[in-house]
Amino acid sequence: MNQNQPQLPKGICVLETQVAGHLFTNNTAALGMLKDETIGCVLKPFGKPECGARELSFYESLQNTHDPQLKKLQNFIPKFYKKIRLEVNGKDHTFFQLEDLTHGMQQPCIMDIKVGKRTWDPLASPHKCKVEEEKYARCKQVLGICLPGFQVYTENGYKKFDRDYGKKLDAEGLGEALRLFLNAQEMVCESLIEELLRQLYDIRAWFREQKHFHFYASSLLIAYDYVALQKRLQNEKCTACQKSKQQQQHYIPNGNGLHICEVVDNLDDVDSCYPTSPTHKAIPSFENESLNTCRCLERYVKVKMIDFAHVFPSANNSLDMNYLFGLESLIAILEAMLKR
Ligand SMILES: Nc1ncnc2c1ncn2[C@@H]1O[C@H](COP(=O)(O)OP(=O)(O)OP(=O)(O)O)[C@@H](O)[C@H]1O
Ligand SMILES: O=P(O)(O)O[C@@H]1[C@H](O)[C@H](O)[C@@H](OP(=O)(O)O)[C@H](OP(=O)(O)O)[C@H]1O
Repeated sequence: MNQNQPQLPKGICVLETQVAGHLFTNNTAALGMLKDETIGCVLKPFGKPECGARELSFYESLQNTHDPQLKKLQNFIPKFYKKIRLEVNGKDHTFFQLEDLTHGMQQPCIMDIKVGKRTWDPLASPHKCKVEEEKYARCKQVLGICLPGFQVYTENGYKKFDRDYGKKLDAEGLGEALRLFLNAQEMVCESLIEELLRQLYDIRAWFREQKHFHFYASSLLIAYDYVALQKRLQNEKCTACQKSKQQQQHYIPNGNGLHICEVVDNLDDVDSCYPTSPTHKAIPSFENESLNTCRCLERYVKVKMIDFAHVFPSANNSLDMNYLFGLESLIAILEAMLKR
């Protein structure tokens, strides 16, 4: 048996698109992420008992909630279906069955961004605090985010970068990694970045209000489909966007000769869009105005929060400033890309 290819039940395979986190290794006791091909979901091992229990309690606390703020959070995380037992390498293990955030993507570009300067929880030992503080320090201490891994498809093919790459990055290096990940080294794909920002603004708005939880060592998973994006950008007509009675859509060339779909409230606005609204100028109003980008982008551009093994109730009813700081940095880097 190849030790990295564990013995798995029929229909279950290793999640080849896993970019970070615990992996299957030569040690048969180590478990990584799996995929259930029959129903298109991913399976996350429970991990250390206390981590699994916390993550389960987090997901369960959201499942039956009537709290409007917690209901909102459901939009920012993968769907949790149930916990299941699976036999791996001849032993029974517990897994979370979760929505596959890359489902339907032909060439998924995936980045795991760990959020927060502080990546240890209130119960961490002094040793764990020290180890965590020293990891990814040049990047994490400045930006409050770090990069445990990503994969990207480019015109030159597929590339994967692991935690060892991420640990060498400083703040500037993280910006370069993001540009590589977004295929934005020469030409910035504005509609992709705008859609990421739109989703990040929603998450930020939630964090600016919520005092339920503090998220330690949690990540933002960014995923987009390289194939769909190429098609989308080359296609002058976005067939997924149908004209509605209230709103009319127009395809407006952006600075790259690509086309993005903008939604405007009435046809009279279109002329004024041409000379005065290159897409990046629309950015500052994203949060407050209803719909600047085409909603169909959501299907192949996703930003979701993952990894809740170290989520704790907010001890003193305070905002999660640790998470917010990292989130603001990520948003600032993406906004700066549009202004270049
Ligand atoms: N819902 C999901 N859909 C698709 N891929 C996912 C999903 N959840 C996790 N992944 C993949 O698995 C990786 C690890 O996920 P996660 O961070 O939850 O695991 P972990 O082992 O707890 O990580 P860590 O070692 O940072 O604690 C992610 O980087 C991503 O590649
Ligand atoms: O960034 P890296 O180098 O991948 O480091 C891992 C990362 O901090 C994980 O969050 C952590 O798992 P926990 O969240 O479960 O603590 C794991 O600890 P572990 O090796 O003790 O599992 C670390 O090794």
